Amino acid sequence: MTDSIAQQQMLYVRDEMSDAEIAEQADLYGPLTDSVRELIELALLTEVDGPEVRAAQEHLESAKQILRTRVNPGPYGVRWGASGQKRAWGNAAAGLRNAIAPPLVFNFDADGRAWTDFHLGSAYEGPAGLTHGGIAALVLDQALGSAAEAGGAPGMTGTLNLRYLRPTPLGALHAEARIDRVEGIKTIVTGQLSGPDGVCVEAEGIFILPRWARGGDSAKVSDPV
Ligand SMILES: CCCCCCCCCCCCCCCC(=O)SCCNC(=O)CCNC(=O)[C@H](O)C(C)(C)COP(=O)(O)OP(=O)(O)OC[C@H]1O[C@@H](n2cnc3c(N)ncnc32)[C@H](O)[C@@H]1OP(=O)(O)O
Repeated sequence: MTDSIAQQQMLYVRDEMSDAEIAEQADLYGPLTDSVRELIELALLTEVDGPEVRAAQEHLESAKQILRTRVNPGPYGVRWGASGQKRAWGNAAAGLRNAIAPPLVFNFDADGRAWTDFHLGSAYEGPAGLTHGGIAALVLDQALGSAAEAGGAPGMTGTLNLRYLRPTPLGALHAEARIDRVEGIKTIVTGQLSGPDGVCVEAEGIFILPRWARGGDSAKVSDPV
């Protein structure tokens, strides 16, 4: 096993955090993340004048100084509490503590289906007024990967094929995915990203349980929620 794979495995952690402690942390950090997300949008769109910009920046410097007094060296990794509740809070698409995540909040069913209704603001713009194609890929990768996991056949994205059918607007969007079939360690998943006028992007992905998570070592890290 290479060092980088060993390091990656160490970021899948079982800790003994209770559901109540997890809820407390979510109540504490969730609103902080929401504020930072709103700040990203405001930094992009504000039209206040120089003195106000500089004053706001000074406040931000103070906030950063408070937060950096105790910092996890990162990345956040994936953690499971005592009851098996999963926290992928650093996830770039869905992480509760990640302000660059839209965030996506998924519904699941155990047959391997995942779906989410969410909102993309101005920070996700690609072509003028439209969602960036890479962000559409991010959303679909997460939706398809989540469906594979919900169906008990998780994996890393091996292949992701996308077909952009029509421009994806910003604003209210819907993504959904379902397992098409499972072939041993490979899970084939299909999905769609839709806006108010219908399907914008179709996706098909192959999700592969990596070598290190098969067999002996997998019991430590691979139980999906
Ligand atoms: C704890 C459990 C961890 C699992 C994780 C769970 C995550 C649950 C999160 C939920 C939601 C996340 C959703 C976002 C998910 C990402 O963003 S993942 C990040 C992006 N993906 C990556 O970085 C993957 C990088 N690539 C790799 O790590 C490795 O190449 C792979 C894909 C794991 C495969 O490597 P491997 O395990 O050594 O595969 P190998 O044994 O050589 O081949 C196995 C089979 O797969 C086929 N195959 C290999 N590579 C590919 C490929 N790229 N395309 C198609 N087929 C392939 C082989 O042909 C072979 O087929 P058969 O001969 O058996 O028919």
